[in-house]
Amino acid sequence: MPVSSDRYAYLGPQGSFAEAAARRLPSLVNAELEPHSTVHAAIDAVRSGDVAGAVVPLENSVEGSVNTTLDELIRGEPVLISAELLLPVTFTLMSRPGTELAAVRHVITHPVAEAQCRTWLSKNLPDVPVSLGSSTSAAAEAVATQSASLDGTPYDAAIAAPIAAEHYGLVALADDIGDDHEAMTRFVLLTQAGRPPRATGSDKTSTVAYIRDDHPGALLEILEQFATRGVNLTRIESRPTGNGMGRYCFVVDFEGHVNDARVGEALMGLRRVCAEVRYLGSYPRADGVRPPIGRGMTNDDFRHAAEWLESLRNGS
Ligand SMILES: O=C(O)C(=O)Cc1ccccc1
Repeated sequence: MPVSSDRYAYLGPQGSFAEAAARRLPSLVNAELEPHSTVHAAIDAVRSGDVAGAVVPLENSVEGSVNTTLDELIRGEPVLISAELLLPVTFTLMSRPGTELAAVRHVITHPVAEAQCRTWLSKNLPDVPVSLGSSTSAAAEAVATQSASLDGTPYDAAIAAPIAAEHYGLVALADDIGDDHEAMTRFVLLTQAGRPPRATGSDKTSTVAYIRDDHPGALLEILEQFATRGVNLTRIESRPTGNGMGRYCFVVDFEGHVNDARVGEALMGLRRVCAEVRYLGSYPRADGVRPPIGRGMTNDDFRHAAEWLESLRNGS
């Protein structure tokens, strides 16, 4: 489907960390942003061409991958990672005006926030149930509207971004309650599958690799493709394929752009040894790091080697 708009989706409602990430992405400064209630809905709006892109959380420095997003990338209709952004995240416990901490009976938040506030929760609200919602701002909204949980008790506090309190007329009961005060979340901008943004010299590429016929050394074969071309991995993670017990694929992120010769060679090697490889995109690195390129691994080195081979074949 062709893209027919300059609107971008984010995991909403308003006041989510995803909205903060979208507002910080340089390529979205003049874009119209629209909230979607789930990661799936935001990404589907990209697939159908309703929006030009979607900003969703992918990875957290404490909790690891956001599996709902990762599984969309692995199993859903293909989309492309076009940009990434690292957002520092701080969590606030918030409630309706007049509610004291001692009166909190039911907390609601997003699973990533719950995982990062466990120490504070176990110390300060040890017996209080924590329900999980689709986003931190949806949790704040549920508290503001006095929504009831499945057991009928209303949610009376949410863990969300400080800005969510302003949006939903809530007040902070405790600030900065995360276990790690330096926690970061990696957000990605997803666009329709197609040509990746141009190489900048500080890029990353993401792929999903499926082993061909389970056998000893299958993972080593995958890793070799990168090692022998001097391509440094930034993340590798296994996820179930969704097709039977014990069947896993590998999500592999690495330094470089698909247009870099060493990355192209590594991708071709990967394609030869794997049953299937899904290309998830090449995009500028959020940390701006320009990694050194190993000896014999520059674009010129690969070009000279190809010219040399051609001369052997031509007998010139
Ligand atoms: O729920 C949100 O606001 C999100 O954007 C997802 C999330 C939740 C917790 C930490 C980082 C991102």
